[in-house]
Amino acid sequence: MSHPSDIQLADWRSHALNLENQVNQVIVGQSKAIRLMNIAIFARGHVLLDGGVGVGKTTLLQSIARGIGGAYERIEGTVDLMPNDLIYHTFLGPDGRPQIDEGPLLRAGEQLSVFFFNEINRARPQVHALMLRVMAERHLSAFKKEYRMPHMIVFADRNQVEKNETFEIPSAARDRFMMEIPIEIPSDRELKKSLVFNTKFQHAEKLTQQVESGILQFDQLNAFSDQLQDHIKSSDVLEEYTMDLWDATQHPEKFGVTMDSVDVGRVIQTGASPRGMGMLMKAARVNAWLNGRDSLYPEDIHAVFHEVISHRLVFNAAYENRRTALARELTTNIIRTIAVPSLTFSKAA
Ligand SMILES: Nc1ncnc2c1ncn2[C@@H]1O[C@H](COP(=O)(O)OP(=O)(O)OP(=O)(O)O)[C@@H](O)[C@H]1O
Repeated sequence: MSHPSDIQLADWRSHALNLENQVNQVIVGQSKAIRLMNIAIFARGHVLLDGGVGVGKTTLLQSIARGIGGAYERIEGTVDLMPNDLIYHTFLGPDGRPQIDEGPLLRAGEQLSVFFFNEINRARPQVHALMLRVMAERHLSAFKKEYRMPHMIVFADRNQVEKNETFEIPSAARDRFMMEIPIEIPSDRELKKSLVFNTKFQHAEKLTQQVESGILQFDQLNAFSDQLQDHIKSSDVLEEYTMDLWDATQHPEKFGVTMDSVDVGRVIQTGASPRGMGMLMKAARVNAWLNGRDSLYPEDIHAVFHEVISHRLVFNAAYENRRTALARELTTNIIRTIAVPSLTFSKAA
């Protein structure tokens, strides 16, 4: 694999920060989520969004899609959605005869850069199965041909509030997503006030158009991402530290991790998977690069640990209904308890 030049690294980084900056101008109070989404885009990972309705998810994703270039598609999860609804839809043509058009997953072809699956847990497991396969393979056979969507990143939202008629994504499927990112209503009162009283926030389409289109070249992200991953160095000390973090997701009690309201030794059924740890390091490397470094520091792992690890932990049944709060407490306490090694890399300019 060829190494990216310093100029390439710096150029891409300034584009990445420009994207982040522009999206932060139109979606307010979400800078942490926007940074994490940027990391996922450069690490080429799919994302679960954890948030309520009307918190700006669609506007955020459309703005990001505009910035990275390529096409944006969205589908709503409903109980009667069938796998084929993603692939094609039928309608009566002007001559009164049935016609078939490509569905949201196929119609943009290789231009597809962002696919938003709203309320994925309202869709049936058959639909999840198709989606997960396409997420992993990024191609699909239909209409006697092979459709490729090599640049697609899936953002899927789970409606966490209404549980009627929902089909929760099983843990094996959640593991395919690189991160779960919370999208919360901003807590700052002045920001909240502007969301209510500043009329620009009631016009999502106009907001989205304020983001310059094609800040990144979406069809070059895969190649750059591979080079970037190879470029960032780690060290023995950092690798040993990472192994401890991994073991602690399975046996937190062995590392002296405690939790306030529960016996930490009984909470976890399964810790992070090897795939999850691989994704953790991918995301951490992107964080190092965004911070102008070419070596991994513990802070790079800390920056993404909760969002990459929490959704893949499997809790014992008695704790599953409190998973959001418990996962937050556990990941925070793992990072707090395990001694952080000091590293002596020289920071890149
Ligand atoms: N943090 C925010 N920054 C800017 N606009 C926001 C923010 N939160 C909400 N809005 C505004 O609220 C409106 C609804 O946002 P949007 O449709 O993107 O939400 P959503 O989370 O996708 O909703 P749903 O889940 O119902 O699809 C838009 O006009 C959007 O501009």
